[in-house]
Amino acid sequence: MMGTLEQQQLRASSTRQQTLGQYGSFKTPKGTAQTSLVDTPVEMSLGEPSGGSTAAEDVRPKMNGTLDNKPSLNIIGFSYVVKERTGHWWNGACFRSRKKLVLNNLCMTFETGELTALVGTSGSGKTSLLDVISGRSTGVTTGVISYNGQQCTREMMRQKSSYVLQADRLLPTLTVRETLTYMAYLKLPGHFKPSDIDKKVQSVIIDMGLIHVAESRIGGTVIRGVSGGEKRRISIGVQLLKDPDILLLDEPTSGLDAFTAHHLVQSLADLAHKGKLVIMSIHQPRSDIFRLLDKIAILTMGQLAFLGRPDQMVPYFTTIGYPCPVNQNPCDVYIDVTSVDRRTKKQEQRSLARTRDICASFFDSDLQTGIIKRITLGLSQHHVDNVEEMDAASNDWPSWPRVFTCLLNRMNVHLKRDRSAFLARFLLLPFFVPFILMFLGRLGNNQGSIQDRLGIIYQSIQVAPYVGLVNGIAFFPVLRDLFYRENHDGLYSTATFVSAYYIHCLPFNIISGALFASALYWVAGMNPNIVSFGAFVLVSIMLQQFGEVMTISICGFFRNAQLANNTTALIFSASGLVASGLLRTMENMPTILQWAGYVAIHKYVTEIVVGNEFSGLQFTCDTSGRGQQCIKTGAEFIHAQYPQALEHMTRNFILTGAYLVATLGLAISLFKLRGSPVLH
Ligand SMILES: Nc1ncnc2c1ncn2[C@@H]1O[C@H](COP(=O)(O)OP(=O)(O)OP(=O)(O)O)[C@@H](O)[C@H]1O
Repeated sequence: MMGTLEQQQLRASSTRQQTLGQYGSFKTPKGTAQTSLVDTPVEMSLGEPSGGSTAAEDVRPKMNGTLDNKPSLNIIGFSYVVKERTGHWWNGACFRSRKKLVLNNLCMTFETGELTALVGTSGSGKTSLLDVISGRSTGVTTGVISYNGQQCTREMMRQKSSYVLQADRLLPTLTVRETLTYMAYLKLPGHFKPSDIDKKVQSVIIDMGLIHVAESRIGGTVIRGVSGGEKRRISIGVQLLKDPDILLLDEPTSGLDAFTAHHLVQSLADLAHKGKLVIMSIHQPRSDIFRLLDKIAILTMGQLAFLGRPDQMVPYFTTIGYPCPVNQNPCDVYIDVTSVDRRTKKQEQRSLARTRDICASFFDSDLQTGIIKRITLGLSQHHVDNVEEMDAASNDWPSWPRVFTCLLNRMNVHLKRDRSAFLARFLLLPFFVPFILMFLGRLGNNQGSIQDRLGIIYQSIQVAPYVGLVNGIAFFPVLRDLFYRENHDGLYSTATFVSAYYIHCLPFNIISGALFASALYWVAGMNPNIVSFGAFVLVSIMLQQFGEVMTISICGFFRNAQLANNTTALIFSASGLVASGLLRTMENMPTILQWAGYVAIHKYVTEIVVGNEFSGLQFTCDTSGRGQQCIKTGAEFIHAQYPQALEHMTRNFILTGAYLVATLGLAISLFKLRGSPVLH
């Protein structure tokens, strides 16, 4: 048996050497035998792919089942190394990392018209392979990935491929049709008219078998919507809108029952046979799914243990000494054979040695040689210079106004559908009015009312940004997650998303700020001057908008919503305490806090509100016998406490407006600074 295997390996090696000579040298897995994937040097040099090989003709009959002369995706000598943080953060994990070889010297080819499944145990590198193909890798890569003879770039893959992530990221409030329609507006070229978009959406709904749920809400954890399998179909449908040449799917069947999983994979096989290149990762395909596959790749420890047609699997593994027991699913058997058993040291060593041998055998096999010949042939046949086509394709995006309007509409519909959230947006701030009034009552004109007025002012300038914070934390994170995903797909920029959110929340903040200010102002009996009232309304609106935009800025920096919440609350409290001068006069504060007060919005809004509230008021003197100084007019109070409030009124309004613009800039900058995480 071994003699035969060795002869085969020798024959395969010499054939491959001839073919690979054109690309460079590969190191065999046997040569780099290792007990762990950590810190393994990647030894490889790549030359320019050149012309075809006559040997490739031998391969064609072996690879039948593929569509000849169709574009193929080739992975040549590809390795992927990531930095893995070690230890806990308190031990400096942020600064200490080690290299981890996630994909090791892969050489694979995928053909248009085929459905390929990547299988292997958990951690074998399936998702990482899809990540690098789609241009989402976060580590260092070596080797070449080419499509249709051209080396793949991020922009090219963005144009040519679509990636269905493991988790469905959909807005639960939208219907299936709305979800697909908004995505179509974001993805399809600007020349698509609304009627074209409707047609496209309808055809995807039909193709994905979603017609019976087209008008149903997607639903989430609280409100029940479409089923898990239907959600997966929607996610796939979203990616099919732009008619990608390559469709990548990470665990599309995870969490689905056997029947739904079978139907889903059947749909993917149909898509592939209609002329798409489909690659999916899957944990343990059942035998009915196994039969639907055109090709199967088994990965283990980032290396290739097998790549070929399903009917080649059993004969191949039998020749290397692993026959498939009768009545067993070959896929289950060979995934088990290529798994590393880490239960005990002995079992780990034994299984590691076995998997290394299997990978080395595949590297030396006729199958691998055939793949390399196929790649060589593909490169020579499809090496077309379609740069112009790519340039044209890169302009194939919708216009900015269309994207902006679509995002705005989607945010509004999402919010409107959630009745309690929608009402809360209008009423949360006005709800504070009864509580403030319960404590402070109706204002009079005696000396005590001066303190009460200051109390109302303090409450209003603190509560408005706080409600902005609460709204931001409630509505923003789900939209942010969607943004991270869509931004990675290149659908729109950070500035577009943040500006759309800014405009989306503005009308709500205008209405609820005006309701709050009007109710509080007239019921509490504040200064009955109409200009003062207008200024109070304006300040309440601006503060609520400031609070919400500041919150989303912090959410751009801290991905943890709880942390963002606490940080923003701290900023607002500190700003109100230090800069308003309502709890402690500025002169009595340490110099550093006095300076800090100048950068806080509360300094300027307090001056506006105090100036407006006290100007023109008369107070009665009823403090005789208590030794307090009597303040007879509002002007006297302003002069004593906020001497420049009236003089700086216009300047303070301009500065408050500038804060609103600056927070928008801050939000965009913090999002850009932090970048979008790669979601899975
Ligand atoms: N950015 C990264 N940082 C650290 N480790 C990583 C990174 N990317 C991948 N890995 C590691 O590489 C290995 C392969 O991960 P990958 O997610 O590709 O496996 P998988 O086969 O898709 O597993 P599963 O089936 O469980 O999803 C894992 O051990 C993983 O921890």
